[in-house]
Amino acid sequence: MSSHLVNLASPEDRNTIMDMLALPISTLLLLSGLILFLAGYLVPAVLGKRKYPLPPGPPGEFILGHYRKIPFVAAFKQYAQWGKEYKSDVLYFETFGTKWIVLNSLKSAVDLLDKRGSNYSDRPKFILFEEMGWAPTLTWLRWGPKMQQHRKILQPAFSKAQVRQYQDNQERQALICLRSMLDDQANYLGAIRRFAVAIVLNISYGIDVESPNSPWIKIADDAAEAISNSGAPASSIIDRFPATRHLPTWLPFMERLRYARKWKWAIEAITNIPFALAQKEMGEKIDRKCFSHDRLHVYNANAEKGKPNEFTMDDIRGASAAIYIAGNDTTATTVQLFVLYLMQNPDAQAKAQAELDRVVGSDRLPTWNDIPNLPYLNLILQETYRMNPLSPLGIPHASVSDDVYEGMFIPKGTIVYANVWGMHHDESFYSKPFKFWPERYLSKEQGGNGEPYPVGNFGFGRRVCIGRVLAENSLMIVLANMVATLDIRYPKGPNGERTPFDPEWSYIGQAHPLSFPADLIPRSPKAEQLLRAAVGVAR
Ligand code: HEM
Repeated sequence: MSSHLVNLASPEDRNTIMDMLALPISTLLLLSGLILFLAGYLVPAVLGKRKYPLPPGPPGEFILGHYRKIPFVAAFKQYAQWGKEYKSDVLYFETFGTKWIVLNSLKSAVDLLDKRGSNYSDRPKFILFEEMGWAPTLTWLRWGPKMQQHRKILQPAFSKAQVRQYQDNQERQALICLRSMLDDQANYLGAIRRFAVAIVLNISYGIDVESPNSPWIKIADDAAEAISNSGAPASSIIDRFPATRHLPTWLPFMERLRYARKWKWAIEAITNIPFALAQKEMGEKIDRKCFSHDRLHVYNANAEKGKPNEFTMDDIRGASAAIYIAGNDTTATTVQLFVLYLMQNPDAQAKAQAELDRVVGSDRLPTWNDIPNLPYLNLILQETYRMNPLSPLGIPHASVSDDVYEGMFIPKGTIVYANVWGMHHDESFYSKPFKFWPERYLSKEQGGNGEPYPVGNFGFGRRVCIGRVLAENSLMIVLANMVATLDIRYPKGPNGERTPFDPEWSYIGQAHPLSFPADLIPRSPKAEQLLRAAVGVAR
């Protein structure tokens, strides 16, 4: 899913929050904050309703609670640090009556989000996203019949058995991607983005991406930009303190609301334009095998028979968009991470190439049948997931009722962040957690350290990512072909030397590297020839 990171107050928000209190409107805000604080915190404590203490956490400030305490960038690192300081898997925070906990261990995430899933599968109300004009989209839907209906309708299309139908296109798009990387090295990221968009756009709307300059890629890029820079879901001041959404946007601390309204067009474009085309095609009796056409057929058939359509036009629009949006940026960023880690770790790259040579040889390219026989490549995938979970704090869940966990009280309506980054860098599970070491998952006898595969990068419990199997297939087929055909090296400097570097990273929305150059060299003339012949005339 695009942009699922949690950083709370932006610097502008934080710096201006005290100004806010000085404004005339501040009296109202102050009073509301006080009331929420009293209602949510003091009253239950004083009345003795709270038999168990809240989870520990750093002290908050009067009224503002933890609002200014959470770093805007890379909050997950601070949360992991607090976990150690307060010696607790579960941390508690509160601002303006909005409560949230952070789960720093896999055990607590599994215990709450998986095992007690019936209580922890809600989402917070994403007010900033509402302002951005989202249609009903599974990712943001609250727990309840509507969300269950969306999952019930979307999930079957992405089961292990069903995703096989997309494999031909995934393989074709992988080859197109790699050939484009060779043809236009400077824009290798464009080739990756096209790969990811082409797969989900076809599944959702039956549309083919004809060229690297396709407007469908631009639409996806604009939406990804809008989402990733809007900050973490449910973390803006209007999410924390909903009354502020009605304040004028010129107020200094309303910059995220201003941003949301400014970028609304990008969310509306990705939700509306392909869906309008699908509707038009249906009207013209152009039939495509894809999710949106399938749903429109069901809708029209019901309408003709006079049967009610519980899954409305708006629902179809939102569910179709969920596939397009949630599936493109996530997959593209993971492929970008492959390029980075293979470039930075030539030993791992050489081992993967040796595996490919052994299993596939040099007379053909890898196919789906080879994937199960490439265990080292799977270790590279796992290590990529672990090193940089795209959503370091997941997409927040929320609790439905009061609960007690290991003697700690978790109130109803608490927002729950799983600190996946913290879990994946926990030294008690992963030795040298910042080192890219795919062998760590092998047993000691095999030269590894018997460490567990990372868990949680696709989420937890009843809200776990529905596109996981599809995404893993896309990733493995492109990775296998990349390793088989290309050498990935640091670019040459002016004197022909290749100097190692680490790119800049963004931790505002998704955790991802900013664009960086790479030298992509065909492994052999034969490998290049095989790749070009396989792609044929496809552009
Ligand atoms: C590497 C690729 C991907 C990653 C890392 C990823 C990650 C995630 C994460 C962390 C969540 C939140 C789960 C939770 O709340 O516990 C999620 C939800 C979701 N993902 Fe993915 N995802 C990926 C690819 C895809 C693809 C290809 C699709 C296309 C079908 C997709 C569709 C969704 C949807 C619809 C949800 C919302 C589920 C719900 O709220 O019930 N994702 N994903």
